[in-house]
Amino acid sequence: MKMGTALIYDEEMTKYKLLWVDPVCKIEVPERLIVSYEALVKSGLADRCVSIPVREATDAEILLAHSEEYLEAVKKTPFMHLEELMTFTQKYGDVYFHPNIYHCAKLAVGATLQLVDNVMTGKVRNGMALVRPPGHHSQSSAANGFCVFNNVAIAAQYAKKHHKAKRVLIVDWDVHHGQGVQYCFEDDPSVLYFSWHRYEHQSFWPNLKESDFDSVGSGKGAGFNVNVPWNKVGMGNSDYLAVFFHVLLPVAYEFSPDLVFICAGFDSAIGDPEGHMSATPDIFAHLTHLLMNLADGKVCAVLEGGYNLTSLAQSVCQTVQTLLGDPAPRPAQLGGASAPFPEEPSSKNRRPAQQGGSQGPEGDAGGDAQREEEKVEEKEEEEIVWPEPLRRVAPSLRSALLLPDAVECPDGCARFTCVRACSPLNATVLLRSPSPPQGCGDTAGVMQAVLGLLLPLGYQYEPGLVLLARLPGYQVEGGLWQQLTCLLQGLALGHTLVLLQVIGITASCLLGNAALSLGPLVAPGPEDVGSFERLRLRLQTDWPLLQTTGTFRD
Ligand SMILES: CC(O)(O)NCCCCNCCCN
Ligand SMILES: [Zn+2]
Repeated sequence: MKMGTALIYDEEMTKYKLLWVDPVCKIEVPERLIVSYEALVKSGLADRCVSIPVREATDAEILLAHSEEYLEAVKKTPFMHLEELMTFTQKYGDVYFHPNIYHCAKLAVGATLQLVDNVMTGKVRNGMALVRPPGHHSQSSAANGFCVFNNVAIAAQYAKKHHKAKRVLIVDWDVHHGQGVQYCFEDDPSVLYFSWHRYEHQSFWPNLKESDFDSVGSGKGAGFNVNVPWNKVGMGNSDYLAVFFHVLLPVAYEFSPDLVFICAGFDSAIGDPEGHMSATPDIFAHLTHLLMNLADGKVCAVLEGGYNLTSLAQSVCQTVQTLLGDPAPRPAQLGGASAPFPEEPSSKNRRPAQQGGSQGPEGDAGGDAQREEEKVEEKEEEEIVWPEPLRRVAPSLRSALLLPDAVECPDGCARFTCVRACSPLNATVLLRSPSPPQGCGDTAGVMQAVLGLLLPLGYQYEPGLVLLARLPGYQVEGGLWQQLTCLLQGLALGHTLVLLQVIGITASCLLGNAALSLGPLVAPGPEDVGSFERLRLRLQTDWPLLQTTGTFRD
């Protein structure tokens, strides 16, 4: 099984910055990359990664998602003096240019393509590209939202073209809607784009109607675009997990991608001046972990936003440490999902125009009113503090087995006589039992129960130990068993005790390898759906993380 996590970073991408006064763009600073990389070095995580050099993207690669005229225009910026750069910048929204930004934008794309090459050819299992300028807002012929070239959109097209990827999943956990990615794959069923984002009934930037949840893609791409707009700030860890369990993961498992990109923006973390959310940095360990059993573990995380240098650095470390396979930390502050899912398309109940301040036309919240509000928000900023994520110590021995003498020990595992002796991360007790009768609930039905019931319950319950028993009478087929064994290691700091009669495929998971992909899933049977829904409705009062919508009725 492939191991190894790539880290792709080059300090050249810190060598551009805002050269004039612009309150909107001043948060996008070189220090974002510096503090992230330094935190990875200081924590020892950088040394555990495979360091891959960046390269410049070629014109042909950039043209996978951009027009020739746009590329030709950007090519002129290195030779512009200040006034020309400012005039050129005025053509676009919420972005700035610099004589060196074209060079850095080519490196950001090139870094992402290097990551794709190494993951798709199996040199590493997964990885992270620490890049700037970010990419997910840039469009075919436009820079936007601090983005010049759309790193992830180009990389998805590249993976399809050069690595024969059939289905690519893009998970955008940045707090802004990556409209550039949505536009690029609007009618493309081979790329599934998922994004949550601060929306506040279209009053938050980029103020687009098409960022609402009723934009689902068009033509053959209908159903392959999933928007989850946050209509208020302060969303927390439970909200993020609930959306993963009840929206993203069922869709992702049904889609069964052969490559996963994360538009890893960390402005969705607590303390960020843009996001104003409450989720703590450790949540990104769980979000990453929950994606790592898709696509046989082929996950490419690419930095997008993140403007609070403290929470950014912590969130980057949480993400990389999980890509490395370390057990996820105990999930913090899990109440219930604080907001029922979006009620109606926001055009029906858009927030009334700002009270006081300039009464810009309804919905145009980019006016002074918003700047007024931002000043208030910034003032609050300093007061937000949160606990530093706990150190996540990976025990030297990951997996130990208690086996009958006659059974050989799979390589990579240690045979032990008593768990206490070596306190491994997880332990397996081999049961001798007749092989159980065949037949089991269909894969989709079991996965739905795992994602929609077992995992939310498990995260809420916060067990100290996970006991996995593969006992006679219910034969779970191999791929499903592996998914279960891998996914449940996100709980109890990874302490998993497995009682089973089949060792090989389980040992592979307990050693930290990704579960085999299940392949595209069909819809779960109606009887499974019915019994699952009745069980969930009954349990959700005691287990808030099971809540999906308040008054959902089929
Ligand atoms: C990569 C990214 O998604 O983080 N770019 C964010 C761009 C924000 C533009 N300004 C918003 C002004 C309203 N607060
Ligand atoms: Zn963002």
